[in-house]
Amino acid sequence: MNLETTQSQTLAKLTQEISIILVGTILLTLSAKIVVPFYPVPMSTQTLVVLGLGLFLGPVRSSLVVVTYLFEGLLGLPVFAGTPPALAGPAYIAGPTGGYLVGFALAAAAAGWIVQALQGLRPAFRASVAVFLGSIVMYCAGLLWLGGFVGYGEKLLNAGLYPFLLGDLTKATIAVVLYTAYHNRRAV
Ligand SMILES: O=C(O)CCCC[C@@H]1SC[C@@H]2NC(=O)N[C@@H]21
Repeated sequence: MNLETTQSQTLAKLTQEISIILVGTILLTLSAKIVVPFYPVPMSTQTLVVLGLGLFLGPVRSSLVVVTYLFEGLLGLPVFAGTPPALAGPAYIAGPTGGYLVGFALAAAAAGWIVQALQGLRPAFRASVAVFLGSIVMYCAGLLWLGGFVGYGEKLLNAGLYPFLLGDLTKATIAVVLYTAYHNRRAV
């Protein structure tokens, strides 16, 4: 293999990786726009995409997608659930939902790592454990930060956890079903 072939293969691989990351951020942005504007924490479909990214892309690529997404928001692009009406930028990320946003990166990484670490077990089982633990990681980050705004205790759970449990369970189940269907199809 000559130098030119190696260089063009590296370039093709890099282009593919960048495309995957950009498509991931577009999906995440779209999922932020399917939103019910609760205050201070909106209901959205972001967790479906975050967990799906973790399952399908693994820990490194999925967390890179989320970090790129956060960077887009930091630059002022309206990629978040509350933008508009709020303005994206550092102040938005430092706001009430900032913990969930950072938690998205941790959840994607955790779900991706767990689903890979359980390789060899049934896809449905691996994915279920991964989305469950990934969601816990995301909620820990989200609630810890949100508590700084609404206070800790019952008020925090009413604002940041209880209204979302059923919806997030449904979204996590969809991510598991998609992952399982994909793997079962590949196994045929
Ligand atoms: O401002 C953002 O873009 C992030 C919104 C975070 C919403 C959280 S994620 C977990 C929980 N489930 C939801 O549907 N909404 C909250």
